[in-house]
Amino acid sequence: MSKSMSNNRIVAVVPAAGNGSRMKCEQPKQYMKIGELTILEHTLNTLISHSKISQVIVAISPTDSIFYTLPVASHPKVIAVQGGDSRAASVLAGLQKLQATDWAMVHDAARPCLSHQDMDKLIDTVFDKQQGGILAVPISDTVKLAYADKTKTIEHSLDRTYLWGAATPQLFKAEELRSCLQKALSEHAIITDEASAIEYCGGHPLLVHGRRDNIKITQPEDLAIATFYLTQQAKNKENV
Ligand SMILES: Nc1ccn([C@@H]2O[C@H](COP(=O)(O)OP(=O)(O)OP(=O)(O)O)[C@@H](O)[C@H]2O)c(=O)n1
Ligand SMILES: C[C@](O)(CO)[C@H](O)COP(=O)(O)O
Repeated sequence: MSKSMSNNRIVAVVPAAGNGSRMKCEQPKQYMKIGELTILEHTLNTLISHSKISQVIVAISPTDSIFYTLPVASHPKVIAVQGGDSRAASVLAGLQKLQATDWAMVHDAARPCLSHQDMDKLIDTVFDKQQGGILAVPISDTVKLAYADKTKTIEHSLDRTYLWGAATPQLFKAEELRSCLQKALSEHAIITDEASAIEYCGGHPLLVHGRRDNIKITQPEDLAIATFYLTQQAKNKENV
């Protein structure tokens, strides 16, 4: 199919059904506040306000009592679905709402510092090459491989030249992603991001160099860093 004939409708899928156990707080971490808004609202607002995103599908937990109290839940672009018992299952639940020819842009609820600049870079690269891809950052630390015996000793250091840390969004043809996720889950493969599912089926997604401020809020100390980045981003927007 020529590029002009292909469907370029992009739907965002946001897994937001986790417990945030590593954050060690009372409510799921996506409902912790940064300023006036919850982490999930920061994330959804960035996706909703991007002109190329036609819909945002949010996978929420069956026990979630907060989502529908948020103003963003009634935004015309937003649809909620019931998430699953793993991130991959939640993404798969969201993908059921997409048309086969859509592009699915999967983005963690827990990454509220995403910028339109990074979204544009991912979309432009993937559409230009007509090949799925992910935002990622080259690893900057020295990387050690530990022995598998839990003694916490180093076997050797890895050459980091070709090592990248995967981030989100990750952008794939909806049907390809759906079938790879389904296969990987049914065969109990370890799938921690969408690219892993595509790789499991033999694909080689593109790596798109993203910004380092697009962090995933995972541990308690990440909240202060995300607060700083969001404050800086708001100041930069004011100065434009
Ligand atoms: N069953 C699950 C598990 C996770 N997620 C989502 O996947 C994203 C990335 O996962 P992670 O940061 O690991 O979140 P949690 O699973 O909530 O955290 P933890 O592993 O610390 O419990 C989060 O936005 C989370 O809400 C999901 O939709 N469904
Ligand atoms: C998808 C992801 O954010 C890429 O870094 C990550 O794999 C999610 O990891 P987790 O195992 O759900 O914390």
